[in-house]
Amino acid sequence: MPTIKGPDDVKALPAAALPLLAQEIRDEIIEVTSVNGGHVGPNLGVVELCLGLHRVFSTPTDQFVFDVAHQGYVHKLLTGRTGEFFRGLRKTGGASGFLNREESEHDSFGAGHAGTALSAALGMATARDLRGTDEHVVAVCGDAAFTCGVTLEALNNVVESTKRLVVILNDNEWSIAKNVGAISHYLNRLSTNPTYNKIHHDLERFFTSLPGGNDMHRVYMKWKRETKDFFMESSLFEKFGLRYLGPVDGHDMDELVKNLEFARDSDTPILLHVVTKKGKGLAAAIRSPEKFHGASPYDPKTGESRGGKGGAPNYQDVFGQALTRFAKADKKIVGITGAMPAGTGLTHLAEGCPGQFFDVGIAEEHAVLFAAGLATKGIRPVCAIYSTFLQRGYDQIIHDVALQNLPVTFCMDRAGLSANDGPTHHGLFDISYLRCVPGVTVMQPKDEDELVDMLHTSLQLDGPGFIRYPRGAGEGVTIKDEPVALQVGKAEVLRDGTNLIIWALGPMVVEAQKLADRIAAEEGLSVGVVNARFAKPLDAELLLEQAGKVPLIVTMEDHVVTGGFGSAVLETLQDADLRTSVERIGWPDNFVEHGSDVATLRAAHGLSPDAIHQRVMSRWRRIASIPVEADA
Ligand SMILES: Cc1ncc(C[n+]2csc(CCOP(=O)(O)OP(=O)(O)O)c2C)c(N)n1
Ligand SMILES: CC(=O)[C@@H](O)[C@H](O)COP(=O)(O)O
Ligand SMILES: [Mg+2]
Repeated sequence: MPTIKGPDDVKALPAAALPLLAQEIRDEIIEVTSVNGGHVGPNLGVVELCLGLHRVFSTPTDQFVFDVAHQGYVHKLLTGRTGEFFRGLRKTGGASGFLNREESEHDSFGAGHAGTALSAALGMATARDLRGTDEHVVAVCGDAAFTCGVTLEALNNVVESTKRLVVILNDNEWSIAKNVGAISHYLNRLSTNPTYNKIHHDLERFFTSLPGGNDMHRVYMKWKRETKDFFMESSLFEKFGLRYLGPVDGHDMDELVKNLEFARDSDTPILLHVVTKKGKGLAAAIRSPEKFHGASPYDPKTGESRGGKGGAPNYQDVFGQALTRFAKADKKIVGITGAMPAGTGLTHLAEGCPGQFFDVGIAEEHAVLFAAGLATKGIRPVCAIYSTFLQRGYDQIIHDVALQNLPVTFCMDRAGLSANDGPTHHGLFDISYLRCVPGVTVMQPKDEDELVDMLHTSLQLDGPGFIRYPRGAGEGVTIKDEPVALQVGKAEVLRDGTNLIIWALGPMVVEAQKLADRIAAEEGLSVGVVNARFAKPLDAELLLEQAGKVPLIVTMEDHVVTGGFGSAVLETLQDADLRTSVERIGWPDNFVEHGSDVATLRAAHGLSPDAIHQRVMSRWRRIASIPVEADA
């Protein structure tokens, strides 16, 4: 990797040196992601684009806003984040996998969720206009970002908010899977219609080359606006009032720089349509864009994943296979994803029951509403949306699903930590944001067999059901041939105890049993363990019965403690005037950074097995020293 200290070095390079730099950047990205994993395909596709951006614009004065920002590695390398920091990509202490305002002054806006760039960039451009400064603001949006409603909301607002905004449409025809929907088909037509672009482009350049430069350009644009329908259909973006430029080959440095300079100097909002190849420079990534969108560590020569095969099945696959089995038996069952068929496991349904599979694009709000509409007609929709991305559909959950008590099942994968992706992707808030919604059922299985039971149970509910489960492998238990319908609101007593009882949710049940064993062995205490199963409705009857017999209840959840499962326990005891002490084990009230793995992050936040043991015993000693008040 050449010694690029910052964007000025990029500008100082002769144009002839750029192809070599592009290759060195690709080599570095491949080397680091082959070991750390990461968004290798998206980043290999934007090497020339980012070089062009840094040749034409000057961050941090000029500002780039990347949509999702998963394709920000090149920008990081060109803004001084190289060496060990970059080689620690997505690991504890290393560079984040997304842009982050705290990581660099060249990162003007953080992201991780799709569809935010255009709105944020428009806000920044408008702020510039209000303050009377003249820096450039550039939004870099992928083609799938335009399947996001919020992007279209921003597009609608551009021309009424600012005179100067550069929008780069990085069109590689891919979301994580193949991009979907009418906009995707439209962009495909647009990027493959050379005639429109050639005539339009040449005429515009001809007028602009005449004496009087920009004035002549305005003449051309006025003429074009008045005659546009006669000569050529204006693009969707021009209908929204932006100038449209392109499509441009996103790997041709000269072409890119010329068009970026043209866009930079435009005195009206302009969209530059850039066509790129996702994964360019890595044969395996070009062959398998979906797999290399967000890759686990891999052999760059073969593309084979480095991670060992075998072990317990991933929750996403257990879910996908079970749903497919249920859907084959009941045609009313359908699965819905927001552009993440593989990550949610819905590829199993797409293959097994294609007519019952829907990928609505990066449009979680629509996915939830779409499911609500389906449910009013007797369909049993299952929305498979990561916990963090379901935050996008929160109003639809309350206003459209719960208020009408519609039987929609939500399968929230990545509930808990997405260690390498970090705070934008950790699923740590769903119990809090759902518990306050009347009439919903919120549950978490202790293992993959119980996940199937919960999916089966939710599909029998008369109202909304939410099932949360973590990223990655289950516990390696046997999955029953036939699922059982669980009694809603009923917990499972795994072991009795007379000194303290641990109520655990999901994968914390295994941790709870280990903790109980350790306390029994080291402290001689009698520790019970309950698999809570339901965060709502809580098994209040069992809880109150147990709390009346022991001085301490410990709750364990892979979720923030604020408003989480432990809070539900506290509220239940308080409402019954019970003074049983509660120690709530869960994530503290702050955002959790990205890290190498779950155990490292848990240790960094006081959630290692030792730390939990100490916390519980400290509470036990405090309450055990309190003289038991004689009953009043
Ligand atoms: C709200 C939201 N939903 C889903 C995702 C998962 N996701 C991350 S990147 C991506 C596809 C982005 O496609 P595009 O914008 O075309 O960029 P590309 O990866 O092709 O460069 C998706 C669906 C997300 N980050 N945010
Ligand atoms: C950028 C983005 O949001 C997705 O690519 C996400 O990183 C996928 O996460 P998983 O790897 O957990 O499916
Ligand atoms: Mg794309």
